[in-house]
Amino acid sequence: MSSNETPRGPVDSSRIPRYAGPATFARLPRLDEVGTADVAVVGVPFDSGVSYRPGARFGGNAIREASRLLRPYNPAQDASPFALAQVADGGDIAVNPFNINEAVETIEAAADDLLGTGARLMTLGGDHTIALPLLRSVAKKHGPVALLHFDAHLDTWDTYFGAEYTHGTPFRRAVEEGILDTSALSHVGTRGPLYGKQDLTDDEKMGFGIVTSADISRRGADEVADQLRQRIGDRPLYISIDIDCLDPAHAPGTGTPEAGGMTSRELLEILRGLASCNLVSADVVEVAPAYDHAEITSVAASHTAYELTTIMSRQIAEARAK
Ligand SMILES: N=C(N)NCCCC(=O)O
Ligand SMILES: [Zn+2]
Ligand SMILES: [Zn+2]
Repeated sequence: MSSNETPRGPVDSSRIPRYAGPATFARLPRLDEVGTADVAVVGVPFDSGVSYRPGARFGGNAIREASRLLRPYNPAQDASPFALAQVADGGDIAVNPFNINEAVETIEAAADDLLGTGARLMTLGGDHTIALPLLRSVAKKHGPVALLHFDAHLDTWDTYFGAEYTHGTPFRRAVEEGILDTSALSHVGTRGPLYGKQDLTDDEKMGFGIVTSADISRRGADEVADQLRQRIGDRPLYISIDIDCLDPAHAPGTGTPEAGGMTSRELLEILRGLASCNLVSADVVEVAPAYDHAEITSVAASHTAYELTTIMSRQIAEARAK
């Protein structure tokens, strides 16, 4: 059962300064303080699946720190997300950094527990490897899900150094496992050099459509969101956001940056255009604070997670009102 209690909401910033006290996401209560939540924000400090710069294991806490400045009313979606639903910070899923297979199992089991309480998940990564166990868990509950994947990269490659579970391979594994609804899969923000043209052929065969970062600048966020919304329809939707979908100017703090990306404004606008979709869970991954400057990346990631939690909270409130 989801929480039926009045949402606790964030600490009041007019009484306790934002920079005081421990950093939960948006200064929300901890999950153990409220019992159950409609939306559980959880960190997954795991980056043993990266192919280049490490450091995303520190991403979740950097996003929490940057989220101190979020305010309770979201004018872009005309909603107070933390009053509409109980949103709480479930802390981190503690995973083994030395054993990727074990880490993937631990994440899936922890996600099963949280989804089993009736909560939707807003996960803060971590590298992109973590999307696979999260999708497995979501698919157990909802069946194969539609996927919107915001990323510079395809992440549908096969293996790296023979390893199946890496941050470049989660979505190929997910397609192989039949946990994605292959009639509604899209990459958004794709760009940059590939290993070969075959990467695109393979990706298309798996069922993915691609909206490149250049498409977004040519067509605009609204048109792109309309097109994605039509493709998704009312299917259960999982949104996975690799922060490197943003241009390195908007997200320098990440492990595999690629020039020519979308702006943070475009990302937020596309998400707002998806507000009517049935968003069952989401992740924001690949924030590597050691390469960040002035919290540019973690602020962008915190606002991204804020839009996603707003979408979920509004849907929870609407479903309750019916
Ligand atoms: N998922 C992220 N961020 N990057 C994947 C890049 C894989 C590669 O090195 O080719
Ligand atoms: Zn990426
Ligand atoms: Zn990725």
